[in-house]
Amino acid sequence: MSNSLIWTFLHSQLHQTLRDRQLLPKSQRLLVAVSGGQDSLCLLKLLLDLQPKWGWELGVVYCDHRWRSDSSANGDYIAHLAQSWQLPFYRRVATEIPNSEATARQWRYQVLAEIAEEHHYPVIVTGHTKSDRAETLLYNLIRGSGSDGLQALTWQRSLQCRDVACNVSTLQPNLTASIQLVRPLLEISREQTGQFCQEHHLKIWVDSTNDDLHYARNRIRQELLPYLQTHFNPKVESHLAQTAELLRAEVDYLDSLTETLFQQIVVFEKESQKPLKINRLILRQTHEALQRRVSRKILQQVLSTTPNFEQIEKLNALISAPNRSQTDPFPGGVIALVDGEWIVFTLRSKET
Ligand SMILES: Nc1ncnc2c1ncn2[C@@H]1O[C@H](COP(=O)(O)OP(=O)(O)OP(=O)(O)O)[C@@H](O)[C@H]1O
Repeated sequence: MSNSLIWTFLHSQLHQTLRDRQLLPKSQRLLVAVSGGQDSLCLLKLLLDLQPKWGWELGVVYCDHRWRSDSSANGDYIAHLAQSWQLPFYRRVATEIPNSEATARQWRYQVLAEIAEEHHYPVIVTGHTKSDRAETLLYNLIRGSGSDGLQALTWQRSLQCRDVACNVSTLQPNLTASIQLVRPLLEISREQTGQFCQEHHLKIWVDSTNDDLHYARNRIRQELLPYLQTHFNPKVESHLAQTAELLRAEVDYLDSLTETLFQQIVVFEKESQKPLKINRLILRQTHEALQRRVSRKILQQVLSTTPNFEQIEKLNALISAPNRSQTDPFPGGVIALVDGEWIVFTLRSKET
């Protein structure tokens, strides 16, 4: 397929977004994650067309989950596309077919990170759109997420261990430390990417699993959002995406306050570098929103896992509880107890 250039509104919009948000530095090596669907094909073509202005070195990666009988042909199609655009192409095929969406995602991010590391791409770019953002916000709202989940897909973030199955022994530690995941299409809707592919005669590889209404994601996309559009607000998708964007900035701000407070109140255990005790007098003077966030961060480090709402509330109750009050044990046997101005973490066995 030749790379004829028709400059469109989306080219200008993406160029402007990249400048305003400084998402993709000039001359960077970018690994573009392409599934063959309309969003990632649109992304790839846009980046290719903008490439002379920005001087990037682009590479294309496809992860074959082996979920569909045509997944290999799907990969061949992307390989062919990359070749005709003279771009390096990388493909990884799952040795075991993932048994759930979550496992497939985890495997995919692991593979993306490994290939990026191996071929020296500090940035992975994906085709998530404004529509994905609206759907993710709804999905997370229904599941009961706090504001962190409702910011729904941020413009960029580091690929963390939680994305890439840290327990997989083949994964080197620090593998993902410096790899950024960037989603530059968050202001562009799925309708626009579809139209773009049509205008540029880009053949879309249709993913038959997108029609499977067993998946909550697909029901939100195909049933809930159209219903909301028809019966509540035709612009619901844009409004939800805007809400996610507002929350992103607010979460960012709260995160920075949380970090400052965390550094002020936590005393660390020398050997493990885990929180040993926290100053509850300082904590008592802060807003409950910050108390919750800092408690969550502390528990995350103490328990080495993400704490749930009840566990955070249990710790927060100690902020103004009488001296010698304590929690019942958290998983792993750690308890928190009040000692004057401090809340101390200790193993239950030491106390009994
Ligand atoms: N099999 C794949 N190979 C390479 N990239 C992919 C693949 N599937 C998805 N992607 C990338 O991820 C983007 C989002 O895809 P999709 O919405 O299907 O994934 P998701 O699982 O809903 O998202 P997330 O991984 O963030 O949860 C695509 O635009 C593409 O850039």
